[in-house]
Formats: sequence, structure tokens, C-alpha cells
Amino acid sequence: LVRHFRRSVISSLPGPIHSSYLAGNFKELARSPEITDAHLGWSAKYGTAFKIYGEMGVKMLFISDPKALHYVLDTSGYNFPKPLSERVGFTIMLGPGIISAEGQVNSPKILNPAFSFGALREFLPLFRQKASKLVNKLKEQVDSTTANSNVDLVPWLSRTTLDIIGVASADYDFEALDGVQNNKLARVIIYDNLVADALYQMSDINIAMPYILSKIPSFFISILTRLPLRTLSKFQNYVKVATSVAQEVVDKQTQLHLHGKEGSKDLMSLLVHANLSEDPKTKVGKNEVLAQLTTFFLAGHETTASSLMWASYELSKHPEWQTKLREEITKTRSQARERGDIELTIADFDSMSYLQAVMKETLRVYPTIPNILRQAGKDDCIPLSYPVPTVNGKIISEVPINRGERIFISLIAYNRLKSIWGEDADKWHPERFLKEDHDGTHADVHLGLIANLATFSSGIRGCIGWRFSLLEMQTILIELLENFEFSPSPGNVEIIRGSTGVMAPMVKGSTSGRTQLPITLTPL
Ligand code: HEM
Repeated sequence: LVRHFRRSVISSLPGPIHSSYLAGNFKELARSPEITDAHLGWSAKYGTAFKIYGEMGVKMLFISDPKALHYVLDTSGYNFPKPLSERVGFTIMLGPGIISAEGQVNSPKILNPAFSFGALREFLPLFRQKASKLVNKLKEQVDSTTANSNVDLVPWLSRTTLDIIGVASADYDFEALDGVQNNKLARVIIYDNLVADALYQMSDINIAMPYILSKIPSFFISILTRLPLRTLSKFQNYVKVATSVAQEVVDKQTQLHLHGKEGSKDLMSLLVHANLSEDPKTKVGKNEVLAQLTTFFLAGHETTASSLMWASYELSKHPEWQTKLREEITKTRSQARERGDIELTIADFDSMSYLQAVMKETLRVYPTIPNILRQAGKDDCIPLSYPVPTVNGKIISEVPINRGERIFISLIAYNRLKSIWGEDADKWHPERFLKEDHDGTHADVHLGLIANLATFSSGIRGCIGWRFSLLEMQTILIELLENFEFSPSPGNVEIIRGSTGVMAPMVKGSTSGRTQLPITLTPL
């Protein structure tokens, strides 16, 4: 109660009104036609730090200010944990894995070696193998009379990244590219359009549920999560099926380890090894192992697939960039052959400036996770790059925050700041990463895991899989560009950034709630 009635500086900031007491401004965030609408509309009106309402009237600080993001995520990361409400939400969606973990869990440090440079190099053949399978499957779709095909790329890219994360994380092939019906988990994730279907325009009670659950003793949580709410039950079904698949994999890997066979160098092997460890510093419990897998299956595929969809979409509208990329690929391949390499290496990818520019610009304009939440672990003061006015007209250059108050970090709004990216920040314009004036490098504050972008978050809880994802996307994109010309779908099909939890493409006017990206592919 004392905390509830304490003076809050956040209360004195201006901000949007909310149309639902239960869901607060999360309703506007979840129900806008496009997932970017509320973020960018409010930011244009109120700037880079303002007040929004969370569930049940609780005030929160909305930030896209560079210094504030740097302070919360990098400088003082340990003082700003993920709020319990968010951890409860992730636990419902993915099981109690690394994303929802806080405090003393061993898996993050155990998993780091699997994402080291050396380990990632080992994944390149897997990426290539699945990318070429994707190309073959897409070629089968080509219409022999028109010599091209109008394909919905969503299921194909999702299947590819799901197959990759299955093998990489658990040495388990979903074989989703061969047909989702073959595998029960692939069916739940892709055929049922899991994430989009559950999160598209959620009801107020579904939005508020993780917050409500975080306020009650954990004993009641398991009872309440059995309520027949559609979103809850979709994800619970996912967790159930994913855990049973994870159980199969863990048993197999455990046997391999017990019989002295190392198993493969995938994430699962590292976790199983840690599960069998006697050392409490490195021991990872069985449930934690299962939960990490259910997390990786979803966190590691949907995000990467969506980013690839947006890259394909932008390239279909920019044939000049397709030409630049193809020329660069041909040149880099011939250099690799001259050195005696059959395939491109990570160093080759890094040397391809057009490819890098297209990837970075796509990640900037389309951060597939639009926002993240944090909570002040103690009373603190968040510095700002750009001072903001309170409702009384006082200008403040830092925001004092009370322990327990929540912070809504808009990755979308930060990635579009004109002060960092220039006046054309709203446009997909990869040239910016070829010049130094608008590529973000001149910014006062440096943030993020790559190119000053907030897309993968930043600091101690930044995305563990960012390099993995980048290499995977580059391999797939190269393979696609060498085999197909991309062009927009015929007719007046307008693609929007769907409000589906992650930023995924949808066809404007479609009421199906399904993510879709129809594109014309012409084999080369
Ligand atoms: C374009 C692709 C991706 C994007 C945009 C992305 C974005 C993010 C973001 C923003 C976070 C921070 C979440 C938060 O703080 O609440 C995160 C965390 C995480 N990501 Fe990714 N991610 C991508 C790909 C991947 C891949 C491929 C993997 C696995 C191989 C992965 C695994 C994780 C995990 C396990 C965490 C939790 C880390 C922690 O809490 O310590 N991500 N990701």
C-alpha cells in the first residue's frame, strides 16, 4: 500500500488515454491495425519518454530515449529485471525457460558456448542444407504455364527456420519442410498458426491475465491457467506437446552421454551434460532443461522467419537491391573459389557490404519483437538524452523511478528515431548503412548487439541467439536470391505489420488473423 501511494514522477508525465481499465494501453498496442501504430503515433505526440497505462490502471514509463535504454539495459541491467507479470506470461507461452528466468539459474551461462563464433561456424552446413531444401520445395510450386509462382512465403520460411532450430538445439528434425502433418509439434506451431492465431487482437482479459496472475500466490496460478481462455489454452497445448518432444530428445541424449558417447555439439547436448553434472555451480535441473528446449523451439524460429519475410518483402519492392546483392554474391563466390573454398564462410558474409546493409536495415525497420518490459528493482533515476516536459510544464532531464514501477521499452520507436537515423528513418533505405552520416554510428549513445539497433535488445539479457539468427538469415537469403527473382504479388495486395505479438506480415483487409506474405517468385 505504501508503495502504491508513493509519489510517482511517472504520474506527472503526459501520455495517451486508455480505453480499457483491465488492459490499459496494452489494448491499443494489441488492437491497432498495424503493430507499429500505437508506438509511433504516441512517440510523435509525446516524445521519447512519457506515461502509458498498464493493466488495471497502473502507470508505466514508455521509453525510446537512447540514454534511458542504455541505462536500463546496459549500465544497470541487474537493477532492472523483467517484471513478474512478463515472466508469468512467458512461462504460460513457452514454459519456465531462460526468457522467464530471473536470478540464480545456470542455463544462460551453460548455453553461451553454443553461440560462440567457433560453434556457430559448425551450423553453416545445416543452414545451407535446409536453405537448399527450401529452394527445391519452392521450385516445385512453380506454375509451368506462367513460369513463375505466386507463393505465400510465411509457411515456407517458418518451416525452414523451425527445421533448423530443431536440429541445432536438439539434434531433432521436425521435417516441417516435408509437410507439417508429419510431426505433431510442427503441426501445432505452423499449421495452427500458433503465435499469430493466439495473439492477434487479444481480448482484454487475455491481455491482463499475466498481470493478474503475478499478483496472486503462485499456488493459485496453476488453477487459474486452466481457465478455458483461448490464448491460454493454445499456448498450454504448445507447452504440452513441446515438452513431450523435449522429453524424448532429452532421454535419447542422456543415454548417449551415459554410454560415453558425446552426442552432437548442439544446445541440448550442453544442457544434458549440465543436467548430469554433480557440481551445483553448473547443474541444470531436468525441468529447466525441458523448458529451455520449448523456449528455443519458439523463440528461435518465429523471430528469424519473420525477419526473413520482411527482407523478402522489401526486396520484392526493390529489384535494384536484388541486382546489387546478386552481383555481390557472384563476386564473393568467385573470390572464395580462388582461395580454394567451396562454400562461403562467415568472413565472406561479413565482407559483403550490400548484404550487411540489407540485413541491418530490415532489422531496423522491422524489429520482430516490438517492445520489452522491465521493472525497477530499487528506487533509481533514469537519465534522458532528450529532456521532456511534465504536465505542469516543468522540463526534466531524468526520470526518478520507484522500486516496482514498470518500464515499457519500445524497440520500434528507438529504431525509428530521426535524431539517430535521419529524416528518412521511416523508410527502408539500406544505403544508410553504406554511408556514415545516417547509419547510427555517430550517435552519442551506443546501444544494442549490432549496428546500434535495439532489435535484439541490449546488455545482460540481450538476445542470446542474435549471431545464430543473422548467419541463418544470410545463408537463406543468399540461396533464395541465387535461385529466384522476387516481385510483388499481382493485384492490389497490401501487406501490413500484423498485431500478432511478433511483427509478422498480414494482408490488409484479411479477417482470417493468419500471417501471410504472397510474393511472385520467378526461377532464375
Ligand atoms: C531476428 C531474430 C531474433 C530477434 C529479433 C530476437 C529478439 C530478441 C529480444 C528483443 C530479446 C530480449 C527479450 C526480453 O528482454 O524480454 C531476445 C531474447 C532471447 N532470444 Fe532472441 N531474437 C531473435 C532470434 C533468436 C534465436 C534464433 C534464438 C535461439 C537460437 C533466440 C533466443 C533468445 C533467448 C533464449 C532469449 C532470452 C535471453 C535472456 O532472457 O537472457 N533468439 N531475443
